[in-house]
Amino acid sequence: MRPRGGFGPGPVWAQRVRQLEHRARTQEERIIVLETENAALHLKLAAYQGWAGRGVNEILQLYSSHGQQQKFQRSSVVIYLHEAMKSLKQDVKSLRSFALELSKDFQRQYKACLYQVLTAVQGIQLQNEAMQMFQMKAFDLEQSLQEVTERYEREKQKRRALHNSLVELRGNIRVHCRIRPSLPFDHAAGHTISQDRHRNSLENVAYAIDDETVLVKCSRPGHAPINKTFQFERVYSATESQDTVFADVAPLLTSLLDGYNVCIMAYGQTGSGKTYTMLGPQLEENLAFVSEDESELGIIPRATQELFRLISEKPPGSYWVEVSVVEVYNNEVFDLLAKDSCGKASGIRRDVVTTREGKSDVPLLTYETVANASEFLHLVIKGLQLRVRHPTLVHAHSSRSHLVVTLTITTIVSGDNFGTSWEDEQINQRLNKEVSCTYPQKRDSKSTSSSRASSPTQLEAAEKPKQVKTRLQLVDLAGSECVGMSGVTGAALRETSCINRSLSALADVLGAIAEQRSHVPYRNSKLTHLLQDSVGGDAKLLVMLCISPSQKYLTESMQSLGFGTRARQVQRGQIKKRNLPLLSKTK
Ligand SMILES: Nc1ncnc2c1ncn2[C@@H]1O[C@H](COP(=O)(O)OP(=O)(O)OP(=O)(O)O)[C@@H](O)[C@H]1O
Repeated sequence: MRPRGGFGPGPVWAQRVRQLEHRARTQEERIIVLETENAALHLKLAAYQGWAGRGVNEILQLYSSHGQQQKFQRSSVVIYLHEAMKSLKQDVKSLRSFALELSKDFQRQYKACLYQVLTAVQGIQLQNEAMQMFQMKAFDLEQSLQEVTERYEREKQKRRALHNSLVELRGNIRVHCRIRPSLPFDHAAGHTISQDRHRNSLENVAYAIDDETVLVKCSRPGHAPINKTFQFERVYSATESQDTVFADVAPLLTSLLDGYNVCIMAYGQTGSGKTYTMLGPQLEENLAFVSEDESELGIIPRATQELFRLISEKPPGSYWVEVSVVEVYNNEVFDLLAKDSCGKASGIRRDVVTTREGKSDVPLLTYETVANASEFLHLVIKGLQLRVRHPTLVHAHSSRSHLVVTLTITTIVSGDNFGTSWEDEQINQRLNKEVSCTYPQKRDSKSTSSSRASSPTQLEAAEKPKQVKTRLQLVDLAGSECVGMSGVTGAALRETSCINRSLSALADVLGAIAEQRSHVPYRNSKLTHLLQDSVGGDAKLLVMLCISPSQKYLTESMQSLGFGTRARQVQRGQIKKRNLPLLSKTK
């Protein structure tokens, strides 16, 4: 194209045209590119539209199926709910009627209970009132029971004191009876009895029914039933301790220092507890009786302790104590404190003689002076180690001899204080003749009765101090027994028959005294000869009967109880007292 006007086509125009043509081509190329891109975008759009259409379809489909599903579910839940509602309504209805019933029932029961509670409350009130009345009555009764018990105890004490005085006036022998507990060795069957008899034999047949009565009750096939009571001054049950037993013995020790001779003698069958009662439990190893446990100690160690305690309350040097230990074995008397030529304790045989005054004496018997209870115990243990023991069928440490421990208490009495009765004169004469008159601090600790007899007499002048002797004899007799029960043979059989003979001699002596016969057969056995002065009336005599409770020992127990009963009946006349000054520390 050419420009309008007077100007021909010049190079500028051509340039310009070329530029415009170039721009037009560039624009065209650009349009083509854009058109291509547009076409591609159209294609993409179409593809997206296709996808979107399909998506919408799917959504529509899903939507419609979801709608259908919801419709379906809604209709089944509704039915289910409807059904549930119906049953719930039913349940509620029945619950309501049940609750109604319950509440009616509750009300009925409540009323009944209320009624019962009211009646019970009334009853309790009545009972409370009655109880208060009973309590008042019980209190009154308790008080009067206490008063009665106290009166009973006072009366019993009075009765006992009167009885003791009567016993003393008549010179009766006091008899206490101790029933020991059942012990393991009671259960060991002897070879002579069947199992059945063994079982029966373990039953207890002896009981303490009160503190003065023993009951023996037993019925055995083939034997007449036994139901017998025995009365003694004191009866100890199996549970009563060594303390209790000694408490009743202790007053005799005061009597001893008041001038009476005293003899305490344990009697009973083998294994019935004589040694336990007199000495205490024995130790297996050395057969000594000393127990670690003081509460287990028997009468002998306790009596010595008490005696030295009483002496300690007197002026120093006014009393001294000598001890002798003797055993009677196979009807022979052995001095258990004697020493042989080598100075070894060996148990030397001694004789028993009757003095011109009619008293029994053991010449050459060893007396040791003791200053306290432990020196005494030391000597007694030494003596006991020589004492004869053997196992029997009843128990392992049966004492086969009678043991007599004698404590002689010498009191220094000034001439003024000394008694002037004929009795006392007799005693003085005897004492002056027999007794060594050296004072305790000058005395040898050991002497014999013969050496005492030959000692220089310092009491010739009437005004010089004199000596009065009292004697405490403590006797642990060997066990009375049936030969069959002890199961012994040979030499042991001789021992047993010697024991039985000496014990029956003792019973004969008691029988003769009880019957006041002119002749009392003291000399029939060494035991009775030795104990003549104690048994025959010169001493306060306490027999401690020891009893095993079981049926196995029935015969022996009945025999011992019979012995005790006879001993109680013996009347020897009033026991003589040596006149002693009333010594006290304040004097
Ligand atoms: N009261 C008691 N309490 C506990 N044990 C006891 C009692 N009495 C006795 N015993 C025991 O019974 C056994 C036999 O007692 P003990 O040796 O005293 O009898 P015994 O009568 O002296 O016999 P024996 O005459 O054969 O020497 C011992 O082991 C002893 O410890």
